[in-house]
Amino acid sequence: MSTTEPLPAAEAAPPLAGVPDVPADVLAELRSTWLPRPEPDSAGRAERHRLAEAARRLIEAVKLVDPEGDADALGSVADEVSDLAARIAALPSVEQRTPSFEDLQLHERSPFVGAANPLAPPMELEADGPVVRAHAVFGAAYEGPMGRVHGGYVAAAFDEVMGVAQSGAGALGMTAYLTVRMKRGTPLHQRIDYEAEVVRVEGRKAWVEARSYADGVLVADGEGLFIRARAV
Ligand SMILES: CCCCCCCC(=O)SCCNC(=O)CCNC(=O)[C@H](O)C(C)(C)COP(=O)(O)OP(=O)(O)OC[C@H]1O[C@@H](n2cnc3c(N)ncnc32)[C@H](O)[C@@H]1OP(=O)(O)O
Repeated sequence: MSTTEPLPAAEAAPPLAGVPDVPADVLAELRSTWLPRPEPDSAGRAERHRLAEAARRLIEAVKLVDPEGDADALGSVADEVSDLAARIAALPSVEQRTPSFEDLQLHERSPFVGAANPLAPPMELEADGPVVRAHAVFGAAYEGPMGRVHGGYVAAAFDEVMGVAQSGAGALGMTAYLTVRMKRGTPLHQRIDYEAEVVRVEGRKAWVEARSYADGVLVADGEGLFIRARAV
């Protein structure tokens, strides 16, 4: 399914109380920490992204390797990976300098969309007006019940997508609560589509609703409250 095609409608259309008509340039500015993900701004950052991608494959391979296989081979790769981790840790760390603007962006560091974060599937984001769409494929490392994504990751993915969608309130806040109804298991190893948008705004509070789909079938939906900081 292309993310440019509308997903099936929610069962009940929510009232859009107080939701402002946020200009496209304001939405784009608010979302710019997440998307679009730019080309790396240096050779070092490009290599860091390549390292993160290799680490994702490493995590998947470690999760799946058979303990009943060759114990000596496992011990040997455990030593090598341990040495490699020590080599990487000995390289200069971003925490040893003042972070650049680019270092701070969520498209760089987020555990869901961050190109430099090996924990990120990574999720891909698209935004079209107030509606935010996303998709991700969760590998074996995210498994809870057999063949399905762990519920904590199901909810965390909603937080990320809703976090971007709260831009539809014209400002960004922090998640105050998040409720996710898991209607079916979220399958591993296949594309999961998300959509989210603001449905209500009152002062500093914005309520966001979101849904996720596997192969066009609703697997979870939820709502969250985002509260922006008091003006100082
Ligand atoms: C770059 C942007 C990144 C955005 C990422 C968004 C996704 C995220 O993952 S954010 C990280 C996870 N969330 C957090 O860490 C948030 C932790 N909590 C906090 O920081 C604060 O409690 C915060 C900001 C949510 C609210 O604090 P504060 O502004 O002081 O709230 P406060 O003034 O007490 O209350 C304001 C209103 O919200 C209500 N409220 C506050 N917290 C909650 C809550 N958890 N649930 C329901 N209502 C709440 C209050 O009752 C009050 O309502 P009313 O105005 O009607 O009386």
